[in-house]
Amino acid sequence: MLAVKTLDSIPVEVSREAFRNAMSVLAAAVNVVTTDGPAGRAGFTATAVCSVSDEPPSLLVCLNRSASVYDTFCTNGHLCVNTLTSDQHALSNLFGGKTSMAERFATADWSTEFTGAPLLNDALINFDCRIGNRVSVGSHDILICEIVGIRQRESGDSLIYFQRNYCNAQQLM
Ligand SMILES: NC(=O)c1ccc[n+]([C@@H]2O[C@H](COP(=O)([O-])OP(=O)(O)OC[C@H]3O[C@@H](n4cnc5c(N)ncnc54)[C@H](O)[C@@H]3O)[C@@H](O)[C@H]2O)c1
Ligand SMILES: Cc1cc2c(cc1C)N(C[C@H](O)[C@H](O)[C@H](O)COP(=O)(O)O)c1[nH]c(=O)[nH]c(=O)c1N2
Repeated sequence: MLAVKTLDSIPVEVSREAFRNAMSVLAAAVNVVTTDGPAGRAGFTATAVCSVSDEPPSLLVCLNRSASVYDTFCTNGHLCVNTLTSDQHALSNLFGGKTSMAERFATADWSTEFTGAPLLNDALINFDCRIGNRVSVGSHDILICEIVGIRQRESGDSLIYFQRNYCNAQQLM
């Protein structure tokens, strides 16, 4: 008789190091995710962003619950995903490091559209979103967001994070 191995019988042996090394080769666009509202202004760098559905237009953002910005995003209830251009790696480092919120926002120009979340004026794309559902998985919350406005530049190359370094999309081709 054929033995069927269920998932439950497979020992989980994936170390954090193996996981991160594997994830480091998934090339990803770099985004600065921002919010503003009753809980104040905040922003962080995120590569864990992806398309969910075109009806309703939605995307997801994975946010570590231990990030200093976590409560601010949950209370404000909306956010903007600002996808960076290939020359904006300094902004990625600012929003990804342990810098104050004032420092993070000081070096770029911002505007607002529908939700009040800050739109980065020089971004490749701005996705203005309402946060719908939040799903907790391990250390992160998956923020499932309904897109209420899109502003997109006509041209420009996107900043890519690959093997723990920045490059641009043209270099990958
Ligand atoms: N999804 C995330 O939360 C995420 C993604 C990228 C980088 N970072 C953070 O940025 C810093 C530098 O990262 P790095 O790429 O130079 O090296 P790294 O070895 O920490 O990460 C390698 C890859 O693993 C994934 N990753 C890292 N931390 C994660 C986490 N806590 N949860 C889920 N996936 C994670 C990402 O895809 C990342 O590119 C670290 O502090 C890292 O935690 C976090
Ligand atoms: C390239 C890159 C990509 C990501 C990150 C960092 C960097 C450099 N960080 C980490 C996140 O930006 C960082 O934890 C916060 O900005 C730190 O905030 P506090 O210091 O807690 O305010 C991050 N965090 C997260 O919750 N989800 C994500 O997708 C990513 N992606």
